[in-house]
Amino acid sequence: MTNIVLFGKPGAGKGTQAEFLKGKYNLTHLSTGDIFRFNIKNETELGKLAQTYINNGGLVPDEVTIKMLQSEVENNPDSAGFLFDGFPRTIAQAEALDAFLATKNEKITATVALEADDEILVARLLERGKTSGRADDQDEEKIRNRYQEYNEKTAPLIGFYKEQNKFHAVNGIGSIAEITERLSNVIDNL
Ligand SMILES: Nc1ncnc2c1ncn2[C@@H]1O[C@H](COP(=O)(O)OP(=O)(O)O)[C@@H](O)[C@H]1O
Repeated sequence: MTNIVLFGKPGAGKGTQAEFLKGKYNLTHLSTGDIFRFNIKNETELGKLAQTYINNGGLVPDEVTIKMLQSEVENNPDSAGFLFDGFPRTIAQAEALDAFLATKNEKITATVALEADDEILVARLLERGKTSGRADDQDEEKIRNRYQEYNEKTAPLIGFYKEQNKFHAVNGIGSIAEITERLSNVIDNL
């Protein structure tokens, strides 16, 4: 099984690239952001719980997110591998993911990060907010909050995966196709 974590700040292009990579490598794409948004739209219990955190640019509590992610993996027993997008976002999530995969004799193969400058990304998110309908993309203060959450809670994962020799970064600025190629070069050489 190949299990890839697609890593990057809000707006780095994870969802866009995941669309290409999942087909190319036959991976099951699990986007925690998409799953939360689906649940919010359908007004499920999970959606109601996650909504306030998401709309304010905060993170959904680990306990909720980890449980949800595990059930998504369990729901895909025949998968040839997973592409995790937006997960893990905290050290606790990363540790829970390792422990969970270990129970299946599986592990994370690699983490691939899309790198881009904060100011470029904030501008991208505000632009996306004009059409995405996402409340968390429309307000600069909420966007700044997401970067603060990233810096405090998610950035420490870089060290976590570097220690395991699993961290690979690519330049996230360029055309979509160029970036897919950079990511593919990393994945092909794993
Ligand atoms: N792993 C996670 N842990 C906690 N909250 C999450 C996680 N993944 C997504 N969320 C919530 O969903 C929001 C949107 O996620 P996503 O679409 O991945 O955002 P982005 O475009 O910022 O990368 C996050 O700001 C957060 O509130």
